[in-house]
Amino acid sequence: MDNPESYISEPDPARHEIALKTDNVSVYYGDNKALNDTSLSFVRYKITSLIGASGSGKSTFLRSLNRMNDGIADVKGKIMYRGLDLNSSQVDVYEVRRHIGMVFQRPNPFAKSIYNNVAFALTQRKHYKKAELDEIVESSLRQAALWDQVKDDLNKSALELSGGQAQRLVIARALALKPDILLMDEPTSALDPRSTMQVEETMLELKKKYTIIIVTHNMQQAARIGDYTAFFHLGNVVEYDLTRKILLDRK
Ligand SMILES: Nc1ncnc2c1ncn2[C@@H]1O[C@H](COP(=O)(O)OP(=O)(O)OP(=O)(O)O)[C@@H](O)[C@H]1O
Repeated sequence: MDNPESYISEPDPARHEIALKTDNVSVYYGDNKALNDTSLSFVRYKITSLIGASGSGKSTFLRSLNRMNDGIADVKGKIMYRGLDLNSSQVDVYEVRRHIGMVFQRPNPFAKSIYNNVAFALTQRKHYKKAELDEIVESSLRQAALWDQVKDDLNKSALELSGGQAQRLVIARALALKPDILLMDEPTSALDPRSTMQVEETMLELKKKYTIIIVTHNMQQAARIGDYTAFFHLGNVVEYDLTRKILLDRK
């Protein structure tokens, strides 16, 4: 896997706070090197889109950022977050995933009530008073733009929600852990256009408080919502800069 000529713009740390930075991250599935020495800086409170052809390594890279490749692939290099290398074996993986949440392609609500979907991960590690949980469930659902639609049905099964609602529930579930960064792997590709727009609007609201990194196949989506875009090709990042420079050819 040769590293073709690449154009990687390094965001200026004097002007932008860097939320997460990878340093020569390579990923191997057995002998197959799926990602080659990827170094990218993600700017805080921005949406960065990862685009490129199928098999170019976008999801492999995204999953490495919060250790979702543990036990599946061998990840080399550093993933720097608040001065800590998240790729180190000493790091508590649960804590990594609490700070860096993940939303997948297919909405995957648990077969539980809407309320318990959001509260579940919280209650696994710590005891919360009912009032505290109620508050977190409400604020998470509000941020995911779902509260008004479900506030009278919190005990209803989450499996009865529409695709777009279920995806926003999964976003609320991730937000309940009070993450800093949200990773999204094609979060709208299983949704109809209307639900896609709702999730995109939610993402644009969320970036006021969270840093978002999204894998998308949809160039229009990257152009609509991505502040920055990284273009993957055969396991290499070949372009990375402001979206308007990469996709819209504007200065
Ligand atoms: N679990 C796995 N085991 C072995 N190889 C894998 C695994 N997941 C991905 N790969 C390989 O790694 C390479 C990159 O795949 P990856 O899914 O990261 O690409 P992608 O750009 O996200 O593609 P897509 O857009 O189709 O999801 C491919 O060659 C793929 O076959």
